[in-house]
Amino acid sequence: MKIALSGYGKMGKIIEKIALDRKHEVVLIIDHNNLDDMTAEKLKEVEAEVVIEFSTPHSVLDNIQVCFEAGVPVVVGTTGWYEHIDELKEICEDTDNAMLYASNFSVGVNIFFHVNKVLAKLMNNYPYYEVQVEEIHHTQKLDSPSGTAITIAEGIIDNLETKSEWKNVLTDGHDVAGEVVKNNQLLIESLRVENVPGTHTVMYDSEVDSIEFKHTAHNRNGFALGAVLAAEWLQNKNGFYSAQDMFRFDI
Ligand SMILES: NC(=O)C1=CN([C@@H]2O[C@H](COP(=O)(O)OP(=O)(O)OC[C@H]3O[C@@H](n4cnc5c(N)ncnc54)[C@H](O)[C@@H]3O)[C@@H](O)[C@H]2O)C=CC1
Ligand SMILES: O=C(O)C1=N[C@H](C(=O)O)C[C@H](O)C1
Repeated sequence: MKIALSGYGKMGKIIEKIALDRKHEVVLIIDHNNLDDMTAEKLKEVEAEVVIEFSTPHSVLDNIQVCFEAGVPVVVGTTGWYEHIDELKEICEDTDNAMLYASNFSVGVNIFFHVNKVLAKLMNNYPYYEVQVEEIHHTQKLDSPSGTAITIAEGIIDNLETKSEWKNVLTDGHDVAGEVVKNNQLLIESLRVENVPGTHTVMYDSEVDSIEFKHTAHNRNGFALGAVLAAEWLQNKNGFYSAQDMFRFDI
């Protein structure tokens, strides 16, 4: 496949390597030094068959728009724009465009997302456990909470009767016990620590014990491989998809 990369930072560079290993061609790389090349004309000129977008929360929406203008399917990993997701779903549904967004492309996290929902449903039977989400990422991260933490929180809110919205607190490790969190709110605590690729924990705590469900990324390779697999999967499809559409959860 002829792949264009939008964003050539920590993720873009690993995605390029994996794409080349899988015998794809990288026909265009957009980064801060050549932003003028992110046009529908340029995508057509290089005959891009898919764009893989890992840039910044600030630039992602404009870049997706360019992909739509060019009619090129787009795989989006950039986080921090979640409030616009319904608009993009509508655009995809009303047009022939194809887009796949995942807050996290790793297989392990997508298994985690699925089990998280099952666990939340089960915990309706045990209301004396209080639930909380914690995410830890490197200090360059621009958004909080992480996109992955939002997906986890939505999975809990959709399945646990006591929670109807989430509240984020970005801490430097200070105790969150003093934070005002309403009973219906699910607390997402965000911590920023040097060099952490991404760690997410769901905690159910009672007076007598705690249950912790945790995913730890050891590096960024799983995210990057998942994004390339998504680009392959998206070929010849129209509409809006998530990574959950790619994976199988039947047992
Ligand atoms: N969905 C997933 O599995 C994952 C998502 N992410 C997300 O991907 C995004 C990128 O992450 P990193 O590569 O770690 O960040 P990074 O900061 O290392 O790279 C971002 C790159 O985008 C470039 N950029 C700036 N403006 C741009 C524009 N207008 N168009 C294209 N590129 C532009 C920057 O120059 C930079 O090189 C973040 O939002 C992060 O949260 C990161 C890892 C996994
Ligand atoms: O910015 C990152 O690094 C990551 N971002 C994604 C997120 O916001 O969930 C995925 C992963 O955790 C790494």
